[in-house]
Amino acid sequence: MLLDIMKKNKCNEVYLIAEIGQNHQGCVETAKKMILTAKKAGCNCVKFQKSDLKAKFTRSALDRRYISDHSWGKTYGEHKEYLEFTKEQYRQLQAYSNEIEIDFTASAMDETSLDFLCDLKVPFIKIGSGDANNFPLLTKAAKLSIPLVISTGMQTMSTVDKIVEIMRQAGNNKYALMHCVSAYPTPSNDCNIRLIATLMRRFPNVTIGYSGHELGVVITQAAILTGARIIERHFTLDKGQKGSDHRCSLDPDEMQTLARSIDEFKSKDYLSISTRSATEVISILRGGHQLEQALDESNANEKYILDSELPCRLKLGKSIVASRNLPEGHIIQAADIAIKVSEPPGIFAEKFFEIIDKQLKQRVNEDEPITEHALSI
Ligand SMILES: CC(=O)N[C@H](C=O)[C@@H](O)[C@H](O)[C@H](O)COP(=O)(O)O
Ligand SMILES: C=C(OP(=O)(O)O)C(=O)O
Repeated sequence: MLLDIMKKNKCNEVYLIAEIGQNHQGCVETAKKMILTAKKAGCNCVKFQKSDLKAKFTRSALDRRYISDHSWGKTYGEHKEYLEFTKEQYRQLQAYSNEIEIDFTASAMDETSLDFLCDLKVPFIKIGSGDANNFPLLTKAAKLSIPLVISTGMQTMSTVDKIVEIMRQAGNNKYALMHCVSAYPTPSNDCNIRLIATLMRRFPNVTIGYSGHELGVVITQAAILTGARIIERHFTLDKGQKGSDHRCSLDPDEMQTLARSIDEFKSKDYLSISTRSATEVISILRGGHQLEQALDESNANEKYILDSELPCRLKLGKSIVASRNLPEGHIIQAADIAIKVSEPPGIFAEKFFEIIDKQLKQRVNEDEPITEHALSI
């Protein structure tokens, strides 16, 4: 189904992804229970998040203290280690998903994890918003034969244009772009659902989807009626649990409501039309202030980083770091730099190719951020 949607062979189908993410609390048995519950709720796919912590984070980012009601460790690294499943555990979860016949995949949070997911032969690989500006990762992923679902949260339209250019240069049309706002939860007035129609017009040959972090299902239903044909929502067994994502997740009843609404839209032939106006969508979904805020047209033609996305961009946005010790005066080459979550951040990842051939006016040690200050003018 997913490939048919990506190739636009089917416009009246919606592929529903339950983003288990890290809502499994680091427990494989809980993860299996969530997989079965997502299947029963009517989801097409369950998705996890695969990280190789040293490939994704600098030492400084792993060592930063993580004081939060949602932390499983004194440092961010301890927290992430607690939540990270092993490759063997991934193989167990994939086998279980295959056994109960629901698609299984994950986000590749770094190049090491991309290679691992490739080896697992998952039906598609997710590129999360945090890596939408990670052009080396996208360039590598674009050359794979595995379809990609690429989220665009906490990014600008120029970065989205660059993603599409990378995929075009790779001759890859087996991908989808997901409208997304990286705020947990996303306020209704920041959802900007009409941007889905803008993306559809800007990239007519690309399947557009929606990865939502708002509360409830009605805004996601509006995204579907506006044209989104791949939907991702975080999934939880209990919203009250410890963990950053539970509050903006859908519980089993909500996920079932969303899945059933997709069936209802299909039965009423609502999906044979590729997109609908905000007025039509509000009428079909019987209005409401939350919906009207989410469908407001005022910011529908441009995509920029929202204030509500800044906490996530600071915590999980990727920037440029030295991949080895670089002396003062060094002329930067691609092999000298890497893209990671760094604390403090360096130059944001989307500038990766722009700083090549620039000269360092100060030494930068391996795994340290490369800042504007370190570059000669
Ligand atoms: C941008 C991105 O990757 N966001 C992910 C997907 O939406 C989230 O699941 C984060 O991994 C999660 O919110 C991190 O929470 P903490 O910092 O408590 O581990
Ligand atoms: C961050 C992720 O997704 P999104 O950007 O769609 O929230 C992810 O899939 O890991």
